[in-house]
Amino acid sequence: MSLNTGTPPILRVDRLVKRYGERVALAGLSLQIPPGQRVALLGPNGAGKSTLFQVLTGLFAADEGDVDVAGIAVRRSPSAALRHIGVVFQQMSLDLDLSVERNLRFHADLHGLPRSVTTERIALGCAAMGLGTELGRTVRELSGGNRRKVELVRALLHRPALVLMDEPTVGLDPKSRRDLLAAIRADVAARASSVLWATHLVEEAEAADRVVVLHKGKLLADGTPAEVAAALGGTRLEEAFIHATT
Ligand SMILES: Nc1ncnc2c1ncn2[C@@H]1O[C@H](COP(=O)(O)OP(=O)(O)OP(=O)(O)O)[C@@H](O)[C@H]1O
Repeated sequence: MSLNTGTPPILRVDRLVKRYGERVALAGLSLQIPPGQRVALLGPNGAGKSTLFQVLTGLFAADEGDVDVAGIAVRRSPSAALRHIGVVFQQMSLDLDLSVERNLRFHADLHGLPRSVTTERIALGCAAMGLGTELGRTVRELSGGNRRKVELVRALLHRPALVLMDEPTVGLDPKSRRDLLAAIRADVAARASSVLWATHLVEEAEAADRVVVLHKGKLLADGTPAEVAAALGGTRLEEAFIHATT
């Protein structure tokens, strides 16, 4: 594949298996992501995207296989590996009754960031997302779009090597969706962070550096959007994806 940069991967997923009873959600999945790559994880409902995120973030243990983040084995040293991950979950996970700033400071404290660094990063991150005037408001008072933006500022606050986002643009209007994607693009350009981002939306996947298609817990295709469309037997990614997964 043309995207192999030859640098050590930030994320290495090796033959991952996760079962729920008889149901196999991840069926021996392997995947590597080098620094500085924005990877869309495209899959239909039930493909295993959320399960993969839950294993990557240590919420569930895999039945088989291994995950390394920045060279650290999640199975052996989960908290050390997690320090290198920033997450935007599918469900909102901010404290509704705390202010935006308190939510962000709480996260910074968990990561042991010095106060002055935290203050600067919160100011920069919130300004970049158009949240500069929202710092003192409780999350409950914010629109859904602004809550998502706060979650992204939080995910980036400790400058993680790997950013995981589980359908982060669901429910966002086009402008908020564009802002969120632009903020991620800027972070990757500035720090060579790596992003793995689950989506159902083919148009979003088309804007990624690389698309991995997950179907029934396995990788169906992996490459640039054009390579993946061709591998799935089409010229347009959307048609090829629908054809291959239904
Ligand atoms: N807690 C659970 N118990 C039993 N089966 C589960 C559980 N969570 C997920 N599954 C099953 O595992 C498979 C993968 O589900 P998962 O939620 O990871 O897919 P997904 O790609 O995130 O789907 P969606 O796009 O609908 O969120 C599905 O068959 C699902 O029914």
